[in-house]
Amino acid sequence: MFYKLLVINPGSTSTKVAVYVDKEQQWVESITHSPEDLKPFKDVYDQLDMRTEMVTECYEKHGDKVADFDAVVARGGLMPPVHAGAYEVNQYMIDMMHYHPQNVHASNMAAAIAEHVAELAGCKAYTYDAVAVDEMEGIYRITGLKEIERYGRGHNLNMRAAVINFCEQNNLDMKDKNIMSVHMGGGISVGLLSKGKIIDMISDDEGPFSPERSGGLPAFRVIDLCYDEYPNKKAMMDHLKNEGGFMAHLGTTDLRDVEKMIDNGDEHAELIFDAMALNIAKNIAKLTVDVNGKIDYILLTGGMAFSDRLTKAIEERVGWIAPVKLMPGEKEMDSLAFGILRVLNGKEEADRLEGVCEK
Ligand SMILES: Nc1ncnc2c1ncn2[C@@H]1O[C@H](COP(=O)(O)OP(=O)(O)O)[C@@H](O)[C@H]1O
Ligand SMILES: CCCC(=O)OP(=O)(O)O
Repeated sequence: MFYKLLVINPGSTSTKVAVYVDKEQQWVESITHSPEDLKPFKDVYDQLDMRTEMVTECYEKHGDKVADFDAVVARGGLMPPVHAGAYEVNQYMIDMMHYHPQNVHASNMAAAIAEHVAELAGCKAYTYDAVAVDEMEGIYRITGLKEIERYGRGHNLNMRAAVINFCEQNNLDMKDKNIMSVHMGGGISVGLLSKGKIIDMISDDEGPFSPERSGGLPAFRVIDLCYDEYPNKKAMMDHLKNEGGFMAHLGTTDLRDVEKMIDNGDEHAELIFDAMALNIAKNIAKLTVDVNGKIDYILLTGGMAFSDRLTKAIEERVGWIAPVKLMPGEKEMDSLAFGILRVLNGKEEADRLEGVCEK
C-alpha cells in the first residue's frame, strides 16, 4: 500500500509545496512571494486565499489530481500549546490560528490551506511537530513574574527531526539520551530533548540573536524602546523579529555575506559574528544544567550549520560539554511527510485539539 501526500509549508516570503509517494519526494516547489505581492495585505492571515490558490495551481501544474491524495500535511503554526507529533486539522485548530494565534506567523495559514485541499480530496489534513509544541516541564516555566511564564515555542519540527534522524543513523534510542538540538536559521531555537521530549527550550525571543532576530534583550531597555520609539505593538514586534541580529548590525540576513565581509577584513562584521557564536554557545550551556550537565550530543542544524566557521566557533566553546554533530540544513518537507506516514502506517497516532473558539 502506497500513500500519496501533499505537503504545505508557508513561510514569511515563500510557500513550499511538495508531493510524496511514501518516502519518495516526487517534486518540491518554493513559490516566492515578493514584497510587492504581499504589499496589498494588511495582516499576514489576509494572504490565505492568495496562497491557497497558488498551492492548488502548483499541484495541478505538476499533473497531480486532488482525488489521488491520501493525506494533506501542513506545517503546524502557533495554535494553542500541543505535544510533539501529529494532529488532525479541525475547525477549532484553524479558527484558533486565525483569531487567537499565540503570535503572527505565516505557518498559521497552513492548516486552513491543507483543510481546503483535503476536503476536495476527500481525505484528512494533519499538522506535525507544530511551532506551538510545548512539552516544557513545570520548573522550567517559572519566571520572576507570576503573570509571565516561559513556554515551548520554536523550530520544533527541525529540532526534533534532527534528533530523530541522528538517532536513526546511529542506531540510538532517543528515549535513552539527552540531546541538545540547535536550529540555526533566520531565527534560532535551542532545545533540550530528554527521554524523547523537548523538556526545555530557548526560542527566538529569549535566546541568541540570529540573522534577523534580536534574541533576548535586557528587559528595562526594551521597556524604554516600547515607550520612547516603538509605541505601536506590531512595529515593535517587526523590529525584534525582522530587523534584529545581523540585519541590525550589518544590513544583511545572509551569513554567507557576513563571512565575505570578514574575509575582506571587516572587523566589525567579525565582532558581530563572534558575538552570535558566543550567544549560541552560552544558551546551549545554559540548558545543560537542567540535566546536571549530562548531555550526550549537541546537534547543530538549520541553514547556518553549513558554515564551517560558525560550527567551529560554537564547538570551541561547547565541545567540552558533549560531542558536537552537524545535521546541516532543514528537511522540513521530509519531516512533515515522514511524520504523517508514520501515522498512516500505524506507528504513531494523531491527536485532536478540542475547544470552542470565540471569534
Ligand atoms: N552554505 C551556507 N553557508 C553558510 N550559511 C548558509 C549556507 N546556507 C544557508 N546559510 C545561512 O542560513 C541562514 C538561513 O537558514 P535557513 O535554515 O535556510 O533559514 P530559515 O530559518 O529561514 O528556514 C541564512 O543566514 C543563510 O545565509
Ligand atoms: C520560532 C518560531 C518559528 C519561526 O519563527 O520560524 P521561522 O524562523 O522559519 O520564521
